[in-house]
Order: sequence, then structure tokens, then C-alpha cells
Amino acid sequence: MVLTFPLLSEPDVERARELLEGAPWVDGRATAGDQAAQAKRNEQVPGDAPAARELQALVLRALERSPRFLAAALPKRVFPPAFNRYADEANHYGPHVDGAVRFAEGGQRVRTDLSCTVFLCAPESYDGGELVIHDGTASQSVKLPAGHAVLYPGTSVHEVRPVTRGSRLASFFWVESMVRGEERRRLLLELDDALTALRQLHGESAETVSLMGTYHNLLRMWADT
Ligand SMILES: O=C(O)CCC(=O)C(=O)O
Ligand SMILES: [Fe+2]
Repeated sequence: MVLTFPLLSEPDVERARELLEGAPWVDGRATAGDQAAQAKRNEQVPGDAPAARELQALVLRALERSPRFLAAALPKRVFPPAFNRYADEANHYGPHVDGAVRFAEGGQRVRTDLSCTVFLCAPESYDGGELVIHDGTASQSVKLPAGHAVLYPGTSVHEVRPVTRGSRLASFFWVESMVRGEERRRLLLELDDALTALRQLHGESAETVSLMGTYHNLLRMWADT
């Protein structure tokens, strides 16, 4: 499932762009595995740079307050958000898969059940730069307004198309979910969404309480906390 949703406020996006303008940038290949490094031509901010630290906190705060993210990802651990730029010669990331387990600073391991990109530039300000997610036989091309996020299966082959004008700034990170398995997460999200819609239509009732119980009992059965 590929899900898009607004995440960062306008002031957050502005602050992010301001910090990234003055941040140090290094070759993105430094953090890629062998296959991905061959496909990767972008730049990233080192994770320990002060700008990255402030921005990580900004993105994590927004994630904690996003009902859509919480309902879809059912997060157990979030890898510290990283920041990338595609422009000029370092302008694309060819088809690749993300490593199944990422090692964060301090030795924490995060299984990459879900991948997320938060777009930080207005789509009109650059050409190209679509994130293309290949899911079996179907492909989905995603280019979102500044501050919007896309959450997609960590299992997918994906790529960032060349940026041919301007530059594309983004935050990207991975999420280990409490619920293992895309299908289970999708069922829970569908149930959650249907329940919210039912409540809006008819208010709370014995039936919505009962369905709410079913949701939590499924989550209790599947969650690994
Ligand atoms: O820039 C993006 O949207 C995705 C980055 C990516 O796929 C990666 O760093 O593994
Ligand atoms: Fe990737």
C-alpha cells in the first residue's frame, strides 16, 4: 500500500529549508549498500550535523502528532530521519531495494517494514524527481507538495527519477511496525477508517464500540511491542 498524507506545517517546511541551506552535504553513497551505491547519485546531510539533529526532532515531533501516520504505520521504532538533495550531477537514485535492517547510532536496529519520504520543495520548483515505487507489476509515481509524506512498503523496488531543473530536498526514513506484514497493517487501517466514517455518520453506538473492540483485539493479537 502506498499512502500519502500532509505531515509538516508551512513554518516547519520553511525552517527545514533554511537549515538545509546552511547544512554540510556529502555524497549519498556513504550510507548505501553495494547494490544501492551503484544506483545512487545524490547528496545527504551527515546524521550528526547540528542541522540534521534539529530537523530529526522536527520530523519526529510531526510524526507523533500525525493520526494518519500512526494508524497506517503502527510504529514500533523510527529510524532517525535523514535528509537528501537531488540536483545537478547528483540528481537521481536508480532502482534499488532498501536493506532489511538499518543500524542507527547507539547500535539500535530498525527492521525496514515501511519506507517514508517527506517532500520539502514545491513540485513546481523542480523538474523530475518523482519517487517511483514498483510493486509487483504496478508502478506508482509520486511527487508531492512541500510538507507531504509518502509511506510505502519497505519491500518494494523504488527509484528517484533524475531532477533536470532546480533541486529536490526531502527527508527519508524507515519504520519498524508493531505489526509485521503489509496485509495485516492494511486490514487494520481499513477497519480503523471504516469505523471513523461510521462514527461520523451515526455517532457512537453499541456497534461502533463492538467494532472498536474487534480492532483492538486484532491489534493485541498481532502487535509485537
Ligand atoms: O529520496 C527519496 O525519496 C528516497 C530515497 C531512498 O530511496 C533511499 O535513500 O533509500
Ligand atoms: Fe530507498
